[in-house]
Amino acid sequence: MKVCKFGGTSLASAQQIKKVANIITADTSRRIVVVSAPGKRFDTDIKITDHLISLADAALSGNDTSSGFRQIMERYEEIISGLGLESSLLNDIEEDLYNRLHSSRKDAGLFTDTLKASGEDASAKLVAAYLTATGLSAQYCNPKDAGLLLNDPPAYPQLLPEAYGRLAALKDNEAICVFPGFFGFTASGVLRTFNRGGSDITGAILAAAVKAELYENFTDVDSVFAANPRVVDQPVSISHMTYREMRELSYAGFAVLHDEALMPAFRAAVPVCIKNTNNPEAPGTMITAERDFSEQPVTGISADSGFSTLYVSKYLMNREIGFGRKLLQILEEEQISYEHAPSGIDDLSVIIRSHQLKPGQDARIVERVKTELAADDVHFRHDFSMVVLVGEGMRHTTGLTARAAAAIARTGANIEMINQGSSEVSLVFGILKHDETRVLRELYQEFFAPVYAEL
Ligand SMILES: Nc1ncnc2c1ncn2[C@@H]1O[C@H](COP(=O)(O)OP(=O)(O)O)[C@@H](O)[C@H]1O
Ligand SMILES: N[C@@H](CC(=O)OP(=O)(O)O)C(=O)O
Repeated sequence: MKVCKFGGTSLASAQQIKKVANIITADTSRRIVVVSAPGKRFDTDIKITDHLISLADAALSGNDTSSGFRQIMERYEEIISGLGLESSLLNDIEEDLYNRLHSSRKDAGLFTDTLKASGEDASAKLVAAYLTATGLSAQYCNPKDAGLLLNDPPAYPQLLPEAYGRLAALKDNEAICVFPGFFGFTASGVLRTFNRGGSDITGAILAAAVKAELYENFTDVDSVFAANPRVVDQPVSISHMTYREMRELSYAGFAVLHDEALMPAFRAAVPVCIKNTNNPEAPGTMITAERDFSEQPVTGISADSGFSTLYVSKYLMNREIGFGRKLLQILEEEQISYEHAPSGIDDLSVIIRSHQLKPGQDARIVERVKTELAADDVHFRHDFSMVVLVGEGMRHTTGLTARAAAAIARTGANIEMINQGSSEVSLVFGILKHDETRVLRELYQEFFAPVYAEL
């Protein structure tokens, strides 16, 4: 049995949904189909999920919601008529959206989640109806009935491990199960979404639960490339990589697969294949626990912006027992998680995702660290990017950091931070955001241009 997930671009229009149906029809082992909300039809288009977030924002701030509501319904109307489906389905979707919009707004986050999730829910109903219309036996599956149980807010949304047992029953479904991605329910029945791109996680969870032979993740590119194709011109394809490599790359910018989608597949030893809905014959990228040794030490290079650094200096910091704990405790109390924490004898930098900082919070944290820890120098710096080189072969290769540092130096960018050795498969460079594109292209040239030369 295979679990297939189709991303927003694969469901953006009636024409795309027809391709999805052909893919499912072509292989009878594709029994569980996880869908995202309709995504972008063209570069400047707006995803249904973004429309839904705007609609929730408008409702919460007491603004007009009618035009946002209409725009969303127009997308569904176009899809339903393009697929020749009954208009009663459109009425059901409209009624459902209306009810969600008029549900309790007491908890703004949960209200927004309820609206956001409607995109995936409507998509699953549409796809199930279309598959049925083409003669397949297919059924919409409700995550609540199926038992996709999540932890309670405000903790970061995660599956409760006991959910796997109930979800395993999906493999006994007679009909093809069309399952909305991106959301689940707490034990008390409250709807919660994963964070953006989270339908990939749903797909991985179901694949693990039913112990699928393969988790196919259909998107709009033939494979995972060694660098973001929007930044590097025609990067080389990766035919095979490990879960660890993909996790590190998707953590920092490879938007093609959510980084949290790797662990469920890894734990259940389900191979993952990234494939293209627009070119399903292409072999795609296989992701497994091991891969054959290759001459190429670096598998991929990713880059992501939106980082801030909290720099703390205190003479004899290395002798002060508990300094690091106290610093991290301040961040914990401020509800901030951290990504890296490189340190020296008297200095420590804590790198965080900037979006977590509320207005004025950085100044408050600086003040707290200064007074509570009697630090000599404390300041925040913003607008950093992390560039990450990833490859299973890296730890066996000498001189790699020197090559990467020399390539970065050629761009004129300054290396603000290096994190090497914490992970066996990655090497992280902190640089200023405005250097990111140049650095990524130069690193790509350094490690992948010889591949072109050999072709
Ligand atoms: N290294 C990479 N390899 C392939 N695609 C990448 C990479 N980095 C970023 N992407 C982008 O990821 C996109 C696919 O992810 P996404 O937009 O989330 O698709 P979907 O709608 O199918 O979920 C591609 O169109 C591509 O632009
Ligand atoms: N629709 C949600 C969840 C998702 O996974 O979408 P996509 O598969 O289009 O990345 C989002 O936009 O975040």
